[in-house]
Amino acid sequence: MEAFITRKKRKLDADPGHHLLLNDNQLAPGSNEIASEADDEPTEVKLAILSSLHPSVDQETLLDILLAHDGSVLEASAAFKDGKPRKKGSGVVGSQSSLRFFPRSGLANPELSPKKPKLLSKKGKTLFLFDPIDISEHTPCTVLHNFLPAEEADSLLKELLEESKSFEKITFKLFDNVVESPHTSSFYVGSLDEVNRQKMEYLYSGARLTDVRELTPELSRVKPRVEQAVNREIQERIRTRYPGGKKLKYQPPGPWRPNAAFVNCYNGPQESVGWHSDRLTYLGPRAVIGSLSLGVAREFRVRRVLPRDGDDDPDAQGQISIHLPHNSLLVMHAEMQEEWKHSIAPAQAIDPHPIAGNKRINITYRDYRDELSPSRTPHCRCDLPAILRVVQRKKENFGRYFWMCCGGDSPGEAGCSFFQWAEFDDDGNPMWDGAKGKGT
Ligand SMILES: O=C(O)CCC(=O)C(=O)O
Ligand SMILES: [Fe+2]
Repeated sequence: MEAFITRKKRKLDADPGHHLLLNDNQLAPGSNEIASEADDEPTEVKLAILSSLHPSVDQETLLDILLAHDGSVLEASAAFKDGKPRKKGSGVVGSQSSLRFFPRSGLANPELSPKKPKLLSKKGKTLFLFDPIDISEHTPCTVLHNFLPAEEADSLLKELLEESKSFEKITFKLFDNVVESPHTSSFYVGSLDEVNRQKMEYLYSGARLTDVRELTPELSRVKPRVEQAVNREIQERIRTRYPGGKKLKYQPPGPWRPNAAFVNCYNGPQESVGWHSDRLTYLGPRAVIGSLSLGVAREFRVRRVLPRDGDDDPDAQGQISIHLPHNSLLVMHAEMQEEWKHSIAPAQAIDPHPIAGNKRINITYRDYRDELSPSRTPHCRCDLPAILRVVQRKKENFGRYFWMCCGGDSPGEAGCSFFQWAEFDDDGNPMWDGAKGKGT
């Protein structure tokens, strides 16, 4: 338990789905360890770190060099020291023929285990996947192309392009600077009551959301289609890929019911979202997310989280890029948030979309669980609702869930040292222990 308290990280944004985590000691300049730890961080944090190490180099060059070294701060920084930073060439979108004829890799093995999985791609290499069969074989995702009837996809896109005119970038404090999230977003829920509850009760990275809206007519119209497809894909995944054809431990057995949607807008090739897993606090363990992409095609990257200690080699990680064209539905399955990280990589070039121009709209439909609403979950000593996390890096207690204070998430706040193991039954229902949880 102590390990988590002393390794507590400072979170830097108020972006609901995302983690911008930085160790408190991360900016001591000149240390390779700092740079290599930073390889887990979102692009904007990596840039801030590189910038602090190489203050005379402009941001655009830093980004270019970072991309050329596949996001490794350590390698990018070392290249500066060597005086040979590699610039990325044109043609950032890779190509990959079908993997179907390659042997199975075991990448999508959903059993939560600290064992080092076999990976298809090595660090520094990205495997580009386009084929839905390859994607479900090698990642914890399923992709359905041409998901909606074409006119429905276009009307949803048009509606959300209009909405996105008033989306804002989330700002967060990075040391003494105010940094902006690298895309704009808004959050949609089912009713005005829900809007108010979200604004008053729910905390994201220790902060309240100010921009919460009611689901628009098109978002509501599409929701049952997404619900039906995601539930079908969950069952298919269980039947064909999970051990014994059974749902995972902690995965809820009932149907997935989306009741909220985050909408992101990426305006131009440089807008992105850094590596993160989505917070489980309100979704619970083994959460499934339905993610619909519209407009410009972009790369959705996934990377398995490997335990760090022991003799594991963190450099063994590879990343996989999933091509997400207009009107594709990506299902992030139950093994995704605990065991993998995902990002939207900045692109060097994009193909403009006839309706959206340079913009990509992404909607993540989510199932917010009543039993995990902030009035029912443990509160820390600061009297704030605690956040739910899972042990991802340590072999000891690997895969265990815990509640901790969100105070350290807010810039300038230290937070308290609250820590409590989170207990769930096999179906993912919280098991409150006496007064610790409020849902008994
Ligand atoms: O834009 C995407 O496809 C992913 C967005 C995402 O990861 C999030 O909102 O948490
Ligand atoms: Fe996400």
